[in-house]
Amino acid sequence: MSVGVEEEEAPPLLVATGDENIEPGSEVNDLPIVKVPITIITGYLGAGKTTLMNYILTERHGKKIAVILNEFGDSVDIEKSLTISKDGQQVEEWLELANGCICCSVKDSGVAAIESLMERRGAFDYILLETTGLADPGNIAPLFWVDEGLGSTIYLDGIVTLVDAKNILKSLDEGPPSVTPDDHKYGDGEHKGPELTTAHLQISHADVVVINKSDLVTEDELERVRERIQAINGLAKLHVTVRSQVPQLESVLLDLHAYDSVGASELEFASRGHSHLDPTISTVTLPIPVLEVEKLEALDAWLRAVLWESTLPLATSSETAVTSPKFEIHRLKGRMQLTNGSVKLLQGVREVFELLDEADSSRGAGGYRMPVDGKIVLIGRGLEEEVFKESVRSAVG
Ligand SMILES: Nc1nc2c(ncn2[C@@H]2O[C@H](COP(=O)(O)OP(=O)(O)OP(=O)(O)O)[C@@H](O)[C@H]2O)c(=O)[nH]1
Ligand SMILES: [Zn+2]
Repeated sequence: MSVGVEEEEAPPLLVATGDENIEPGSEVNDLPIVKVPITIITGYLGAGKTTLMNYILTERHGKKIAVILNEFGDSVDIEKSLTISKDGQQVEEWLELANGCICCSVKDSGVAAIESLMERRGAFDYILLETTGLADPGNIAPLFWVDEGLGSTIYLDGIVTLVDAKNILKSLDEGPPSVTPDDHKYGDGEHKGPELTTAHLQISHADVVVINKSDLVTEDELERVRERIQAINGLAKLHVTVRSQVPQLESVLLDLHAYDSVGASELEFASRGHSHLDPTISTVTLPIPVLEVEKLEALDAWLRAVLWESTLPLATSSETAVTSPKFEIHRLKGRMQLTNGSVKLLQGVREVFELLDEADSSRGAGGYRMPVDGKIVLIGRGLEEEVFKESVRSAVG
């Protein structure tokens, strides 16, 4: 079967009527709304992505998983092939995308193509998108995330990055430099200093990093790899594997909800690494005081200035926004405690961010929580921690 995407994309189907918080599986106007999670699997050439896919597809997990391979280049014959697996049985399908390049051409039609496929084949329980070894996940993630609330049947569950324990340090130190033609802010030669490599981009955007091929390195080498990755991305959970055999697949790789939940403990540990181990990308944590509700406006304005305009507002320097030495932010998460007892969550990839209410913030012991200071964790390039801290303090303090 071939899924054509040449037709004009139909406008998004709006199914929500009045109720913004539709639970997966609930029904509105007799339309079943089942949001299917999509996990993006990225990783450098030869890191073990295909090995991981095969492992996932042969494990018994009771899920009907659609795997979309976005390989192009020398493996032309299998490019754009799509595999459906149920209980180990695999059926090859073909998903024809306009030009095979998921990071640019799939922008709209990719989501539409997947949705149309689901309509014809019945919904999958899960979608895995394996990107080419050179893909920049920061270009792909927003495509599946920003559709939220528009009636999309897909939601981004998380990004998993595989690294080759034996080669990753070399890839980080020696490139090749990332190529992101669509967005020159991320990865072109504008920055002085150490090169931003594709390996950096894949790690900085990851929710989980699988350090594979651990059989090929010593304990010491493994420890250095671990420290380096943690310094780049303090939010990512790390797992060490041989042949991509991730234990407890379901809790470790799938159903992460990495884009709709923000746990207090994940932020707590985000900056535990040595933040200067990598010269290019680092993770910084900004403390945020318990906020009055009215301050959320100011926080939102600060985020817009930082993420959309790449400026760091500083009230202390005569009310003018400081165009800070070039920085770029790849990923951010935060939890803000409000004086009224509720909690605001912050999620972001590149320019896209969202401030949302924590679903269960009224729960807890007797509906009351000890007010604890909030935190924003940023992962990116050229992040001078003290300058960022001062800027956000001046905005919301
Ligand atoms: N020694 C060792 N070899 C591994 C391990 N995992 C995978 N391999 C081998 O490494 C090679 C590359 O693995 P793949 O799974 O094809 O890697 P990939 O990321 O899909 O590669 P591309 O599709 O080329 O980007 C294969 O020959 C695998 O058998 C591991 O843990 N240890
Ligand atoms: Zn592209």
